[in-house]
Amino acid sequence: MDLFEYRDGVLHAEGVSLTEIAQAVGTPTYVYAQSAMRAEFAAFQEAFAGLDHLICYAMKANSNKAVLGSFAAMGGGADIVSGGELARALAAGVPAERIVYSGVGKLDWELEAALKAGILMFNVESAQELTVLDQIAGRLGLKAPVSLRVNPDVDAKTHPKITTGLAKNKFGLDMGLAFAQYLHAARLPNLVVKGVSCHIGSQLTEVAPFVDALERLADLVQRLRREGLRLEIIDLGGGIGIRYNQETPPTPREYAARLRPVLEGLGLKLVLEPGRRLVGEAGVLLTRVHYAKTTPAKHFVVVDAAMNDLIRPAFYDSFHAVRPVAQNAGNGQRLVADVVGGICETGDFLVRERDLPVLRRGDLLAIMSAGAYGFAMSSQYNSRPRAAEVLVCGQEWAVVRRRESIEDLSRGEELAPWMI
Ligand SMILES: Cc1ncc(COP(=O)(O)O)c(C=O)c1O
Ligand SMILES: N[C@@H](CCCC[NH3+])C(=O)O
Repeated sequence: MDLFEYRDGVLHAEGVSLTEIAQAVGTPTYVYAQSAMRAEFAAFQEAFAGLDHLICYAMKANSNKAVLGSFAAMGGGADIVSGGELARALAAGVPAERIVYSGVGKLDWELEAALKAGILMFNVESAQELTVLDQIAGRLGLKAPVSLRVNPDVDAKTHPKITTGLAKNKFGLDMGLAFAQYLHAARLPNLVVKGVSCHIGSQLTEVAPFVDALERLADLVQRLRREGLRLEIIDLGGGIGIRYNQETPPTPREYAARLRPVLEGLGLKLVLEPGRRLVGEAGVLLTRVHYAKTTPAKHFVVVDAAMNDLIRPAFYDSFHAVRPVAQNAGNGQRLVADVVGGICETGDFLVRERDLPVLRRGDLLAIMSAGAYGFAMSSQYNSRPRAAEVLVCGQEWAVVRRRESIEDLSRGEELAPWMI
């Protein structure tokens, strides 16, 4: 069954009509299908069954608490990258001992909060971070569980803006330097060396770069063991891609099958940090056509969503499929058009030069595969309130984040008399 399919001529998310949601909540609105997210999570668990493993959802992809809570209830943990994410993960019911903390720029207060919470592991990304973490842990009378995020220098063959495992990227510790840093970390009094980690990039559609990275990490683990270090965890990060257009990313089962032979020989607990894969295809951005506009050069469909709601096309030139909510939109007539928002930027587009039904004011569109890095990367640019978020489960649905109001736009701002 298609996740989003037409019933009686109307696009549905699971058992719920998108027209019904748009009428009740307005647009633009993100709609997430919970069963699809759960099914993806379960696919990872099944693929790695029999191996000691923990799926730490990379919550940067979609940090709605209802989404986080859904994975936590299935035994999932979280990969966090900030103190804000730590707070949200804990509030959504993710146990601290299932949280790993990545990122090149962890601030002192963030390290302190995560230490006090008792997270599973800090994926440390620089020599200086080791020193700072050791000092903070010492001051608090705590021991910090660490892995070093190494940069295995493999080509993830993905968009240049989302590759992270190349030597020239800012992420992780150089593979050649990591060995010495491990020996140094093992001597620091307030650190406990727990594991090794990496994350090579996002939206990968091949397994080979993951296998490459795993083999390099496995080699490092063996060398460290010979030095007497007792490692318990190997964290391979996230990065498995989804289908936006014609891509054929590996399934969790195919991914697991290729990694298993190396993992089984290592005897370590496996941590994975999938983000996009768990939520991306399960979400759409629901938007309404506001104007249809034709210039001498082009046709434009101006909708009520814009780059502040979904920045991926503007930022990465990324492709999102678009489907009319009414199956018979355009009554068979088609034309090639750009779907754009109302923001004052030429780069404000959702879809470019796409063959579409002829769309009219009031028509509803679903921008597909928008569950990951959609709302999470949204902003209030042009003073536009952020969209609502809705979670669907079977025939049920609920608003899991209300649309921002005009008042929300000015919250926290202060004007003193001398300013005006
Ligand atoms: C450290 C880390 N882990 C996990 C992820 C999740 O990546 P993805 O959404 O591609 O699975 C990212 C983002 O690329 C990341 O930086
Ligand atoms: N935000 C990106 C991917 C970056 C992943 C985070 N490290 C996207 O929309 O595809």
